[in-house]
Amino acid sequence: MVRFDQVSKRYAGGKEALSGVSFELDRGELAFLTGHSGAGKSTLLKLMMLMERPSRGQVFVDGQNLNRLRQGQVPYHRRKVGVVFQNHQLLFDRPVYDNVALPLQIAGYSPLDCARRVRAALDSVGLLHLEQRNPIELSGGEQQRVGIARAVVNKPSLLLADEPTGNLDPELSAEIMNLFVRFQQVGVTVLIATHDIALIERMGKRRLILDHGQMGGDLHVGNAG
Ligand SMILES: Nc1ncnc2c1ncn2[C@@H]1O[C@H](COP(=O)(O)OP(=O)(O)OP(=O)(O)O)[C@@H](O)[C@H]1O
Repeated sequence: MVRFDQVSKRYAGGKEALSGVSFELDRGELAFLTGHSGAGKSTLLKLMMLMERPSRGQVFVDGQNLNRLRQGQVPYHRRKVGVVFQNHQLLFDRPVYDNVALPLQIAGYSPLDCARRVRAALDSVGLLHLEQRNPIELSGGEQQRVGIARAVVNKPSLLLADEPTGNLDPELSAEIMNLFVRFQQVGVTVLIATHDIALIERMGKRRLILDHGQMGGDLHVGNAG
């Protein structure tokens, strides 16, 4: 589903954020991405969603070499990739429903299709009953679940998360991680960047480790897929 082939990324005027990174993620696999601050985790995720381009090497998502995508194809690629951020990036001046519907409205779905998909996404994160509430009235964990509903509303085949539990206590963090596992169980490929080593160890999933821009290890923890 995802393949990095000798990928390097140097930002303009900066040092190399990624150096010769190669790895693969199978379809329907869930893996964690860890590493010290500045190791290159966010950069690696940004390359997959085409927020950045590699300086060298190739990134494949769903068989597509992203270097070969024309600018006009970028929106179609982005629909295949759901993204969850630590700070939710929700719009606080409109209800939960509208926040989740936003990607569909941009993609031009009819209001009826939109309603069906938004409710399915909210149901999948257990928030159907809060659709008319404003995100500002919700707890941190609920806000993060709204962010996840928005990320999956387009039914992406790849779900990326950058520190999705950064502000949450251990119990809520575990709940959020279990949601990601549920998406994996229905065939979504999931990659989660996190500092939360204790949580990763409890989850027993594959762990990709970045160290100063290099993929320093690839551990399969426990026996869960
Ligand atoms: N837009 C940019 N321009 C220049 N340098 C950048 C840019 N984005 C990231 N960097 C640099 O690239 C390196 C990797 O950054 P990145 O954000 O990918 O690391 P990270 O592992 O996600 O860190 P953190 O855990 O702190 O979020 C760092 O040295 C960072 O300063």
